[in-house]
Parts: sequence; structure tokens; C-alpha cells
Amino acid sequence: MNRIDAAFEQLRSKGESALIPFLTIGDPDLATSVEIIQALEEAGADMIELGVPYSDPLADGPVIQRASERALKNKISIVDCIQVAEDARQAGVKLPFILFTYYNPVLQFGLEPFFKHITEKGISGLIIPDLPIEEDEEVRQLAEAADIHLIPLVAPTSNDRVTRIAGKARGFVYCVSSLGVTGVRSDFHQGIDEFLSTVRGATNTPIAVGFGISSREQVERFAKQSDGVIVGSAIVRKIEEVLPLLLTESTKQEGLAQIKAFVSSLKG
Ligand SMILES: O=P(O)(O)OC[C@@H](O)[C@@H](O)c1c[nH]c2ccccc12
Repeated sequence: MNRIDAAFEQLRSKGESALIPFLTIGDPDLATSVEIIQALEEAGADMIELGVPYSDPLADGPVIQRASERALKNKISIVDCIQVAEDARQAGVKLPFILFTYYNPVLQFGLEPFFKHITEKGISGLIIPDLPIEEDEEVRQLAEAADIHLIPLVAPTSNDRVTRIAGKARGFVYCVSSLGVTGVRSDFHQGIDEFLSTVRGATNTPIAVGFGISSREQVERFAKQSDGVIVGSAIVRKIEEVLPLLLTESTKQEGLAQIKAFVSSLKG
């Protein structure tokens, strides 16, 4: 069974909702990313979105844009990024890994070699935010053949496309809480509650909510209406805040502890 399905099944049996952190791989470096992933698991994360840094992150706000710039300074490749998943697994991390990447690096890799590679490295899910459902048939077939879940995004403006997107979804449906780019928010799309119930009604696949979520209260609110909550920028911002600690060997553990404490506070 795909690790994502097993995780949702286990959470559902406990009546719990998943906490799904996002981090930019390679920020500040690949080895530290493995340690951050370990800290996220210890903090109670249920699966992790591993973000491949990209030079043109058009759907990202300033926090994740800065993280991508820091990571790309190290001249890392998508292969280096995916290796972090295998390194974290070998370090004992049990969580399902969802690879998050824009489409261009996948095209550069070559679709078939890409899927062969991520299968070998133990990736369970894939999010490609700039691959619309109208163009994803070949990717979907390769993903299904590899038992890797291609996780689609739906937005409050998706309206009649929601049924089509949600109906084909594997793993979970990524419900975007607000229009625009990623980033911490205090308010969400005014029709968000109705939107989530529409998505819920369109599929038996788990649904998760992301964009703008940064506090325990916001996590609790959306956990009631979904099977999972994704938190990216708030965690990437915390990583940015503790960078000086992470980059000094003698204070690295303190930096990791602060990241763990923040994510634990979200889980409650
Ligand atoms: O950063 P936020 O507002 O918490 O949203 C999650 C987001 O970071 C993550 O899922 C993601 C990172 N980059 C993206 C681009 C598009 C959609 C989603 C994403």
C-alpha cells in the first residue's frame, strides 16, 4: 500500500487530521534538510512535502522565493534534492514523502527517467503546481504505473473543474485556501467553507487544505473540514529565522529544537 494511503487510514482510525509541513530542500543545505525532516517527524508531522527549489517559483510568495534562492546558491540539482528523501529514510524517518516540483525540472529530467528515479528513491506522492489537469494525462499514467500519487490542486475558483479534478485524485486533493501565491495569511477566501464541502462531496479521496496557515487555531479550523492541513511558509520562515543557529555547529541543535517546537505547537 502507498505510504500516503496508509497514513490517512491510520489517522482516520484515530479520528485525526494530518499535519503536512512543506520545506525547501537544500535550505540552507542538503545535510541540514535531512536533519530538519527528522525534526519535523519528531514534532508530529504525518507526511512531508519536499520542495525542489526552482529559479522561477511563480506560485510562491517571498518567504519560499528566498528559500529557493538560498538553496540554489549551493548549485544543487533535482537529483541532489531527491537524494535527501533516501538519506532521510536511511536516517530512520518513516513519514511518506511527497515531492513538490514545478514542471520544468521534470521535463528536463525526462518523464520516464524521472518516475523511475523517484520510485527508486522512495517517493510516495508528487505535486506539480503548474501542470493543469488538461495536460497531465501522460504524467498521471506514469504515476499510476509507479504507484506514486499525483496530487492535484483545486482552488475556490476551480468551480465546475473541481468534480473532474477531485474525481481523478490519488493520495489527497490539495485544496488551496486562498487565491494568489503561498504565504502566511490572517484571512482566507470568503467562500472557503462552501468550497471545502464541495470538494468533500466530489470525492472519497482525502482532502487537505493549504496556503496561508500558520497557527494552531488555523490548523484546528481546517482540520475540522478536511483530512489534513499543509503548512509551508510559516515553517520556511521559522527555518529562515534560525538560520544563524543552523549554520553554526555548536548551535545547530538549538536551531532544530526551535523548528521542532514551532511545528509541535501547530499540532497541539
Ligand atoms: O506556504 P503556505 O502559504 O503555507 O502554503 C503551502 C505551500 O507552501 C506549499 O504547499 C507550496 C509551496 N510552493 C507552492 C506552490 C503552489 C502550491 C503550493 C505550494
